[in-house]
Amino acid sequence: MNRQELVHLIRERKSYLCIGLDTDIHKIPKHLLSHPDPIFAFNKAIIDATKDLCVAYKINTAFYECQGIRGWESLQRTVEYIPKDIFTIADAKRGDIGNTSTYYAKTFFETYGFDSVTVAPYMGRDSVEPFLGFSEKWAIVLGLTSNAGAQDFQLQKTGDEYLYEKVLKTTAAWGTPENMMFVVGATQADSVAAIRQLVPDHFFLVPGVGAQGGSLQAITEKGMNKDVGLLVNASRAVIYAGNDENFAEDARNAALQYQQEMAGYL
Ligand SMILES: O=C(O)c1cc(=O)[nH]c(=O)n1[C@@H]1O[C@H](COP(=O)(O)O)[C@@H](O)[C@H]1O
Repeated sequence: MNRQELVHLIRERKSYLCIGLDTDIHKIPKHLLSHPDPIFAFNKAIIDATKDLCVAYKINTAFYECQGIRGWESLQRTVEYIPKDIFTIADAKRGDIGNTSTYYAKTFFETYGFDSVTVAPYMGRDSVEPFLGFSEKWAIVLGLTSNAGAQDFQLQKTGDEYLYEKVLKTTAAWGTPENMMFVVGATQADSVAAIRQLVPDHFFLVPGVGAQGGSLQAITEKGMNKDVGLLVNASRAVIYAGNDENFAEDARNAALQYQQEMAGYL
């Protein structure tokens, strides 16, 4: 999906909600466990219940990879089930020497057909560039993450600037706002205005609202640009809003609350 289509979708749906399919076999309702593919059965119900409220689904591959071959099958069924007009994110946080990154990119963009993949930029330019050479596909580069460990490296100063600022500025020059986004944690709202100044045009993938306590209002006020420029992710707060036979309806209600708040900001 290209940027124009994404922006159009956000405006049309009055939503910049990304739902995280962090589907944990230990957390899904028990009645699904007799299904031949419980993880897909859960995701299918969540997608059916929320697909008109969100503009993106983020599949965190860890929850699938840990199940071995069956997990990859659940992932494939899920990504194929997501309607084609919705943006898809493989949250795999990849990045390696160039030829290896090329195969990571092929895995997620070609084999599984995702629109985007999250990328860890620590290994530098040749580890990120292979993700940028695919038409209408995106690298979502870790900028300032939502977790406490962001303090350990990202929020350390190198000279006059924080390491994450150097990473953002340097990485932005390798791609364009048409093929690169940045991860900016919702728990980092104090830094978002400064990040928006550094990279005014790029989309931000913003995880950390809901279970991690980030504020949708704060991130929106500080991070929105003329094309909205935000995909705000909620995983646990939506998909585990309920835990019984009505789980999909509960997920819809949780997603609807986010969507309605977003509509008010658009
Ligand atoms: O890249 C990510 O998506 C990500 C980056 C980050 O800084 N923090 C973060 O929580 N995430 C992911 O976003 C999701 C957050 O899940 P919830 O806290 O349940 O909404 C998980 O899949 C995390 O792996």
